[in-house]
Amino acid sequence: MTLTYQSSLFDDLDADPTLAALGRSVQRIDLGEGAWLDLRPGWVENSDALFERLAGDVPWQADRREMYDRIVDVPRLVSWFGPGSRLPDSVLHEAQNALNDHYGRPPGQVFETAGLCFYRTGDDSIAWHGDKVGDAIDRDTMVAIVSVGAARTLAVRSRSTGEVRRFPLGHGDLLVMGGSTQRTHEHAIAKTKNAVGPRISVQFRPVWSKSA
Ligand SMILES: O=C(O)CCC(=O)C(=O)O
Ligand SMILES: [Fe+2]
Repeated sequence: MTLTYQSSLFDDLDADPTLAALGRSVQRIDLGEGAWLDLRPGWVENSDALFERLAGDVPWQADRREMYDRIVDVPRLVSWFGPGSRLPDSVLHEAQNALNDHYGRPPGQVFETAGLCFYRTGDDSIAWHGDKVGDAIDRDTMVAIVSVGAARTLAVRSRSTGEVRRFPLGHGDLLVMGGSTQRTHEHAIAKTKNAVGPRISVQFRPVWSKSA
């Protein structure tokens, strides 16, 4: 894959990525209707190295989806790691553990899987959706997103009022969607005509069994 990535001035590609603290540095945003977001900018330090490793080492897949009467390319590359999988970088295991420690492993909301998305250019995107596993999601849950590479904006829209709020996600930032967010709101990463470099996001999710 030939993608040029403008690394930040301060990161050292030979330095291992590390995690800063969570704790009080996490900012809670109340979206109403039982939905909330937590933001922790700059959680992953030396995230240039993480970007480079994920870009090179992850078995990226180009998915195709049926849409109306056509089969279309999904506008991003993806990769998914189920419970107990070895993740493509040890800092991702540390991140999953740190998130579980921070949130205290509430029943049914223990982070166990990692989904990865690769947005190659501003043409790559994800349309409005609420995350769903299985048939339905009818209770509160959390989805934690770690973003590396170019900054892209995650938009969050209330299903009832249509109100949209936008959260720019930069290199090494953490955003956690919690409470009712997947039911009462949708989220999306819009395409952009701005010249943006590639971005990789890692989404940590619980396993949503119906009985949990
Ligand atoms: O890339 C992101 O930050 C969001 C990805 C997402 O919403 C998803 O994969 O469900
Ligand atoms: Fe999502």
